[in-house]
Amino acid sequence: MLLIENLIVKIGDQNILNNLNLEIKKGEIHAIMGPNGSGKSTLSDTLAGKKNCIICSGRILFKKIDISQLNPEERAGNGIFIAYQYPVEIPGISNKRFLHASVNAIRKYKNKPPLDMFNFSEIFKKNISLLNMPENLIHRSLNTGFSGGEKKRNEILQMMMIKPDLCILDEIDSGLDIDSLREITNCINLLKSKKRSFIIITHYQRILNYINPDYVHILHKGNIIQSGKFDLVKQLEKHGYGWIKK
Ligand SMILES: Nc1ncnc2c1ncn2[C@@H]1O[C@H](COP(=O)(O)OP(=O)(O)OP(=O)(O)O)[C@@H](O)[C@H]1O
Repeated sequence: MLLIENLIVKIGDQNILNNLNLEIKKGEIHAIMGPNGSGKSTLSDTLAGKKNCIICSGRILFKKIDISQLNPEERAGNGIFIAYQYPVEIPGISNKRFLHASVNAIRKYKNKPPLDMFNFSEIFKKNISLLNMPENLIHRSLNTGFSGGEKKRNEILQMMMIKPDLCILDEIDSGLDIDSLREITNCINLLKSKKRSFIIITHYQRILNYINPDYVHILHKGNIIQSGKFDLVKQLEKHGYGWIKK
């Protein structure tokens, strides 16, 4: 599904990702952990196609196609979804209308007919109920004035509506209360499938207890310095990053 080879990415004049290699097969769930500033969000921004992440060398193959030159909309159309650490607020655009437009933009990219508001609303209602999302958030402007946890829930709602092939969740657990984390991870687990892959960026074991990743990677100074199974998370919780950086 995703193959990253020898990726070097710059922001400004500084190398942030340094010769990064990662392979994610269909249906796999990979967790990426690492100290603050190690490059985790830069990796998700690079996959999203953010302009300030300049690819100096290496390649990113998604479904065997090099996506390095594709713009963010084309990448989303191809099936990449990012739940951002800091979702943007857009005053004046209703949350529901924004989602309707996003879903139809992706359907258009896949040569599928648009969903009319009636059919969209049917799926929307089902997902809102699964997420236990308060009704008032749906009609408000996109993320505007939402609490941190509400924004995260809204990112998951988008993911449930779009049903992407590769879901990248950047610190989706930060700022969530205990019940919200359980509800959100239940919904993430409902989306697990043999055809869909996940990258879960996190600092904490708790979310991974619910999601149970297949692989765990540690990013340090823009490079994956260790990969393993769930045991690696337990070691990190116990000992921090000091032992691994040496
Ligand atoms: N726009 C920018 N201009 C300059 N440096 C940047 C910019 N964006 C990111 N960086 C730097 O890139 C490095 C990696 O940042 P990044 O946000 O990817 O780290 P992270 O691993 O996600 O950190 P955290 O765990 O704190 O969220 C940091 O040193 C950061 O200061």
